[in-house]
Amino acid sequence: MWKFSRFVSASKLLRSRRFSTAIPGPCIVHKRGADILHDPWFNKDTGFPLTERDRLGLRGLLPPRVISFEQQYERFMDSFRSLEKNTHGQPEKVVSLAKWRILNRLHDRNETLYYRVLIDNIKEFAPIIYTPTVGLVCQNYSGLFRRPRGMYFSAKDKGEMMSMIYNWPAHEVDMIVLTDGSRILGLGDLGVQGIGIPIGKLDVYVAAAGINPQRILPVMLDVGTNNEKLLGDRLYLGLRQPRLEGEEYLSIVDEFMEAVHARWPKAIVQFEDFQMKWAFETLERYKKRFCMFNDDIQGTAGVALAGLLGSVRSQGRPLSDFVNQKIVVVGAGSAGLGVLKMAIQAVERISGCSESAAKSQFFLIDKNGLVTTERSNLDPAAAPFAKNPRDIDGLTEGASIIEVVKKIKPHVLLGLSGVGGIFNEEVLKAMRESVSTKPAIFAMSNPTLNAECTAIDAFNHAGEHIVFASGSPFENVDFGNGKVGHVNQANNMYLFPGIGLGTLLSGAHLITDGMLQAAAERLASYMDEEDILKGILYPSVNSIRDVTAEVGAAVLRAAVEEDLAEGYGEVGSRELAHMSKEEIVEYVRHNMWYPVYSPLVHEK
Ligand SMILES: NC(=O)c1ccc[n+]([C@@H]2O[C@H](COP(=O)([O-])OP(=O)(O)OC[C@H]3O[C@@H](n4cnc5c(N)ncnc54)[C@H](O)[C@@H]3O)[C@@H](O)[C@H]2O)c1
Ligand SMILES: O=C(O)C[C@H](O)C(=O)O
Ligand SMILES: [Mg+2]
Repeated sequence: MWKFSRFVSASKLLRSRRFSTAIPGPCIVHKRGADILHDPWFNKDTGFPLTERDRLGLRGLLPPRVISFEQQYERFMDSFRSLEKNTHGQPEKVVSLAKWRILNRLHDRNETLYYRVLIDNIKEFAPIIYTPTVGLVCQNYSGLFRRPRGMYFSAKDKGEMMSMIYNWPAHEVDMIVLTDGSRILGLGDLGVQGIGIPIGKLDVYVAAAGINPQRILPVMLDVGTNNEKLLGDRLYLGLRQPRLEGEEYLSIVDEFMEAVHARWPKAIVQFEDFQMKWAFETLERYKKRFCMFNDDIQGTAGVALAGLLGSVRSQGRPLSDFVNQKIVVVGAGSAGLGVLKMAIQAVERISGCSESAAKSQFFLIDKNGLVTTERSNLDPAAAPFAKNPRDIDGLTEGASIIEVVKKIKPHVLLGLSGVGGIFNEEVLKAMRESVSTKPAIFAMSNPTLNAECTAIDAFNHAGEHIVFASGSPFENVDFGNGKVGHVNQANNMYLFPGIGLGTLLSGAHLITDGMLQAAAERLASYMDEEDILKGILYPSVNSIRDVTAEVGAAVLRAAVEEDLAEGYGEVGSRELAHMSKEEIVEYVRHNMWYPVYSPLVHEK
């Protein structure tokens, strides 16, 4: 009896939410007049209806004509298209930064319109506000800086963070993306300029997961930089000191995490672009204390695993064949090691074999070549994946990529090295000898110039039959014979929004391996057989909201199964536990924020 009434109340809730997206509910503002026009959360520019202008003291502060949301949207897109025309033929860098600037100006002025154009044109705009242009923006941040966005905590703020966190104007925060700028994409240490990454990731959260932009917070933890060029740059905006190390460093991160937890105990913190040693150490330190995850280790692992499983299916083979795939991973950093760990666990689950048997098909290469147990000062993080020289068929410690590929003839060559072009012509040609009918090449490093190879080179040298994926977007490759080589984007953007949203709606206070695994499995099963056989392993970026709803639902379900779901808002743990699989997907979907102008109601 009780169960039934709970179930009904959950579906009622879903229905009421569906209505609420059709007629936007009012939005309470505590300001009036010009202050509203200068607040991008509430500003509607010329879109304020006359009655609202009266109510909010805006009459006379705007030209008299009221322009509809649709007209504003068209006007922006017209400006964007003319900018494209006017910059035609100019260097790519100039064009990309010009496009970023026009979008950024809109972001600073009117968030509702900004997120609507972003959602509707996500495939076109993601490469501007996210990877790869975001890398260029970070490199030029101090020169591009006009207005702050997010929060900046520096080593000089030690002892002050608990009070500083209250300087953030929003009462509620759901999602935080945090970086210390120490490994920005494949571009290295960019110090305070790395703030562009949390901003870009959170834009993807809003666009893909429908996290309310009033509840997001990008954060830069500035503990100095070891980038000599930045330290010598008079316009550099960060602390001009070498990076803190050891306990001094950790005490800053601890203080930040405690301050966040004190003000918003349920906020999720995504660690992003930390150099490897701190990426691993902070994950171990906080994963059982705070609701957090490391996207480069855990998000990337899930996306890569989905791609690896897809590459098995693309050969027309059953998933159980994953255990026989020979996989060479180039890059033993936070991303590469995260991928190896998750992929090996998947082999164990699929085949029921032991960990050491599961590892036998994986080969790890770093900047010193093939990683074996013979290496002197072997990195402890890479040690579990080091090969015993007896098991590598005559290969030796430090063997090069070409030596390994020629000897092993792998099914998959996966790069997370940050080094552009290391899958050179010789390496790619060697992949023609792969034992797979559809060899897979994953050039996952970002941004574009750091990709291990380009799409054109991969198809040209390794053959038209390969499966190709890259971290940054490339155009599909036209073979000129009526056929096209499909380019997949293997980027953690397919997972992190769903991990965040599913965790948020579950109300879990931790993010477990089970929740992350559920996310990866849902992404892996998203594509149908027909597409997979054509080499399409990941959905189009245009479907990112749908993918995120499915991934989010899988994460939420896993949290329920692990008894971690405490509920969110009016929906408690019991309602969640009694929702069907389909209802959970619906529930997640209908909790996604969508940009529309809500009536503003002033309250003192
Ligand atoms: N596509 C995605 O979703 C995604 C996700 C995370 C990271 N990445 C990208 O992966 C790259 C690496 O990230 P990370 O966090 O692991 O970095 P990291 O600095 O922790 O690790 C880099 C690794 O590459 C190795 N390496 C360097 N030069 C090499 C060479 N010449 N040959 C072979 N190995 C070499 C290093 O030894 C190190 O093990 C970056 O470009 C990052 O942008 C992509
Ligand atoms: O930011 C990205 O595009 C993916 C990933 O998090 C990276 O660090 O490269
Ligand atoms: Mg990253």
